[in-house]
Amino acid sequence: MAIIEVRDLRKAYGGRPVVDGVSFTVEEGEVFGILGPNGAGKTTTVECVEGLRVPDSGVIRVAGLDPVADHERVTHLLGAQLQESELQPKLTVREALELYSALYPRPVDWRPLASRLGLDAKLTTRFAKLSGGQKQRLFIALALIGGPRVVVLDELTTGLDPRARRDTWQLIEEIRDSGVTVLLVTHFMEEAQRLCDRVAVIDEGRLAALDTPSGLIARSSASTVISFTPSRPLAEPELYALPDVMSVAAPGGRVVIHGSDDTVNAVITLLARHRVTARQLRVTEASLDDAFLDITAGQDRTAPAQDRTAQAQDAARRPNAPHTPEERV
Ligand SMILES: Nc1ncnc2c1ncn2[C@@H]1O[C@H](COP(=O)(O)OP(=O)(O)OP(=O)(O)O)[C@@H](O)[C@H]1O
Repeated sequence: MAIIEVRDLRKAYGGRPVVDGVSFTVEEGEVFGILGPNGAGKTTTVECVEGLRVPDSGVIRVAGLDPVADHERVTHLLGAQLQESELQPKLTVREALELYSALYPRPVDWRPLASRLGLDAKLTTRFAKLSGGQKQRLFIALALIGGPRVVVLDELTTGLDPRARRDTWQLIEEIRDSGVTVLLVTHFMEEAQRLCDRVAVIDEGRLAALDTPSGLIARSSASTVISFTPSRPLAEPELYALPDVMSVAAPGGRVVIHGSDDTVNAVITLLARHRVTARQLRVTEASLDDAFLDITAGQDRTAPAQDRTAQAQDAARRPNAPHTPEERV
């Protein structure tokens, strides 16, 4: 059953569309990822789902409710990750947990939640003194405290070291295993590949692709990576002439070809024809990174300065949870 429905969502700033007809559904219990280059419209999309921004047009339903018209009820079933600026630096972990529990009609007991998130020893520590990973764990706890059916996590692991990031991934898996639906905005392909059941790629405000991570890889034009060290150099044009070849590189004499399964057979035939031996021949599936670059063509759409000002105004409008929708801009 779909718990989130987004149909033909549109939102423009100053006449410039930043979300331009995006549609997707999120099934209850799945981890649904939203990927896209900088400025693609990911945060705008999820903040419309949260009811923090008012769409110009389109339909959004969260468990059948309109996030703007039914804002309070949506707030109770959707847990949103706070931004760092939204928590008082002097609040202790315990105070934050108690404060946010008081905001919900049926909060979960924060003690086992804090314990599950490894915050037991930090209850008397002020927010400002927590490490990046501890702050993220507190944000997860606060997002879960209302007992939500859906939790929205926007770039949760940005800035964390690899260990803290992996610990956070494990927590997200536990949240999913407890039956909560996760809407995850991320820039990390490894994160999306490991955690997400399905991924929507948003590019320039439009849905560029929607599939499972392995489906996206299989659909990408360079789904297979073939690498080997030839016993003597091969002519690059000959390699490029093989079927489905997307790229050829030879760093340090090791040939790396992005292509398809058909390319593998053709490479082997070519090597045999030239009586070239391939040392350490490896054939691997391309990564989600490769598929993402293929889908989005690797453009950077970092916003112009005037947009950032408007973005800051929007952020200033973002109140502490439970939230109220923004005014139409
Ligand atoms: N309140 C606002 N007023 C004007 N422009 C805005 C506002 N909020 C966002 N934008 C612009 O809309 C575009 C999409 O922004 P959004 O934050 O949704 O992108 P994103 O995909 O989440 O980007 P990133 O990955 O960099 O966080 C950007 O160009 C951004 O500058």
